[in-house]
Amino acid sequence: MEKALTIAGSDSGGGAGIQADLKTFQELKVFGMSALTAVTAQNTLGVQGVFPMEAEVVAEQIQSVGEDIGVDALKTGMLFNAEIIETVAEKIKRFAWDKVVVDPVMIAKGGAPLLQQEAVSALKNHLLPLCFVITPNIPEAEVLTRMTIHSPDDKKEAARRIHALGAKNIVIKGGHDVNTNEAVDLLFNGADFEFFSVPRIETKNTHGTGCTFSAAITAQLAKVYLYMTRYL
Ligand SMILES: Nc1ncnc2c1ncn2[C@@H]1O[C@H](COP(=O)(O)OP(=O)(O)OP(=O)(O)O)[C@@H](O)[C@H]1O
Ligand SMILES: Cc1ncc(COP(=O)(O)O)c(N)n1
Repeated sequence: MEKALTIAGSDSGGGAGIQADLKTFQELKVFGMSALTAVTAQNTLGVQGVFPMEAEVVAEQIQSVGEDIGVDALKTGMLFNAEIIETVAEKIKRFAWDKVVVDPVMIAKGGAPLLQQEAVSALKNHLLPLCFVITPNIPEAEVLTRMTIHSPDDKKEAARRIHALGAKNIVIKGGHDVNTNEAVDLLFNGADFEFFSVPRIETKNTHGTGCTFSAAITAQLAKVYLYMTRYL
């Protein structure tokens, strides 16, 4: 069975974070493992508390899993601060993992910060160059590129800028684009653009959609051979 690791925060409500990732791994039939970066107290009303782990605690979890069980693909979610980001980047390099999915979680849907503002440059400098796929939502893509995104052309320009930061494949997710009756994601692999659209589901229950999405990509990446991923 292929093995997938999530390096992310715990959501006590079970809709996002580590919990969403492990459920998704299970659904897609890969063996799920986790390295916890933070414990959050959350429910359907919002985030009541954020308790980050020491970077050393994150490092040890990754080390234990990496040196014994093995990792076919991994994703990162909530990383909270620059020290944790740098620790995660070091471990990815140390184990030479290449099927790396970065979900650049910044702010919870309810508005609570899940990444310190000063950690954005650490994310750009240390993690983006190591990732095979990055999956920002529109506000996250705006922060990473320092531009505003209103149109499909803006999404393309943002994807080009994120590619220039070192990410190999970029998916800008359309969940936040509430002015359209479709949810439109854009994939850019450095050469070609592809839009994926589905009719927008009218619901407020979208907590954890991005976590689930990036976990699904990670699970599927865990199952493919590297020579295939090179040409994706
Ligand atoms: N209402 C919706 N109907 C259909 N698809 C949706 C809807 N909302 C989001 N999606 C899809 O779900 C995936 C996740 O996108 P989204 O933009 O919601 O991520 P996100 O904001 O990072 O999520 P979160 O922060 O809640 O984890 C994308 O493929 C997006 O197109
Ligand atoms: C631990 C953790 N990770 C990620 C999210 C983002 O999900 P959302 O934007 O739906 O709140 C979250 N709320 N909590």
